[in-house]
Amino acid sequence: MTDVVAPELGDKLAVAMAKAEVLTEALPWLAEFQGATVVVKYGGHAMVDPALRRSFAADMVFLRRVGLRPVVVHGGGPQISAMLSRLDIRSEFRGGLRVTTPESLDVVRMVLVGQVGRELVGLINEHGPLAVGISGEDAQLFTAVRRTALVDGDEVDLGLVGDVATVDTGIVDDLLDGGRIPVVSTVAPDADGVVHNLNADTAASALAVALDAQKFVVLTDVPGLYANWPDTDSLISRLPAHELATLLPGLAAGMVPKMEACLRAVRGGVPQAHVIDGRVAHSILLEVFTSAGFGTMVVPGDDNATGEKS
Ligand SMILES: Nc1ncnc2c1ncn2[C@@H]1O[C@H](COP(=O)(O)OP(=O)(O)O)[C@@H](O)[C@H]1O
Ligand SMILES: CC(=O)N[C@@H](CCC(=O)OP(=O)(O)O)C(=O)O
Repeated sequence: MTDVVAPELGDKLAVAMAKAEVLTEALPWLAEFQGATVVVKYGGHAMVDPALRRSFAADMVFLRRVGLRPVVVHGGGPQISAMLSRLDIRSEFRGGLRVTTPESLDVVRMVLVGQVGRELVGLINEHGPLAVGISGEDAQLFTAVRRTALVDGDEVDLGLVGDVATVDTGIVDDLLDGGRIPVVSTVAPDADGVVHNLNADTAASALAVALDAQKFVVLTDVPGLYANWPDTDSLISRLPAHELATLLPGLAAGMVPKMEACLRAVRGGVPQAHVIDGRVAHSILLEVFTSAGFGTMVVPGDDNATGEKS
């Protein structure tokens, strides 16, 4: 084909054709996910670079503009830890969850709702009036129930840490129907109105299930799940739920809430849950719109159901 155009255009033409190929490869996936609700959990470790935060925001706008319904649930663990240490407040993690005192809960809420959530909303809204920030406290989105952690077989009290007890998707549905991009911070009141700190992976998967999402995507700071962490040759690209359930007890702390969340999502009816590398710009677009996919995909069973990438 290069022969029929001016030869000096050869290299430029090859680049242009490669770009066109990427666009056409997206075509079946654009059809597949038209109107699909996609819950995207944006982890605190994936948002440490300002340029990446900007490209993440642009990706959410891209998804919305091409007809998907993205819902962002953000974390902010490192950002909370930084603020706690600035304020000279001690904090520790047990079983991958932050032990949360009333004093640290104030900081968790301030950082998630007032800082991390606000910044993401601002970055998305540079593209138009799209993002609306909400927390689990808004319109009864979540209620929390206090939870403990299992550490070396013992139940450990975590203070004001909750699991999701109920989800009322009304506010998120309204925003999505209005063409907006909800940006959710994961604090929520219990039945007595006492606000609790929810792990963002856990809350995001509960929301994905309640929304009947077609995809649940977790952005973090590794390429996906490694079978033998930290052996980087052991990256898993596709994982049926029953195999994940077998792997879970042997996983190290950081990955536990994430993989439990993926399992909860697919067992709750979400057809695909993904863990992808948020340090790679536009990784979510590569996951959604290319045939090879990206990162680790958890699927309900072993059967190759419609829409799965293998
Ligand atoms: N089997 C595993 N595969 C991949 N990463 C793992 C595994 N086990 C532990 N990890 C750790 O989990 C981390 C991700 O969890 P976390 O730090 O909580 O991220 P986030 O802030 O995105 O929620 C990775 O950076 C890695 O160090
Ligand atoms: C109970 C609990 O541990 N809550 C988390 C909430 C933020 C979070 O989950 O942030 P990442 O997704 O960045 O890890 C915390 O306090 O750090």
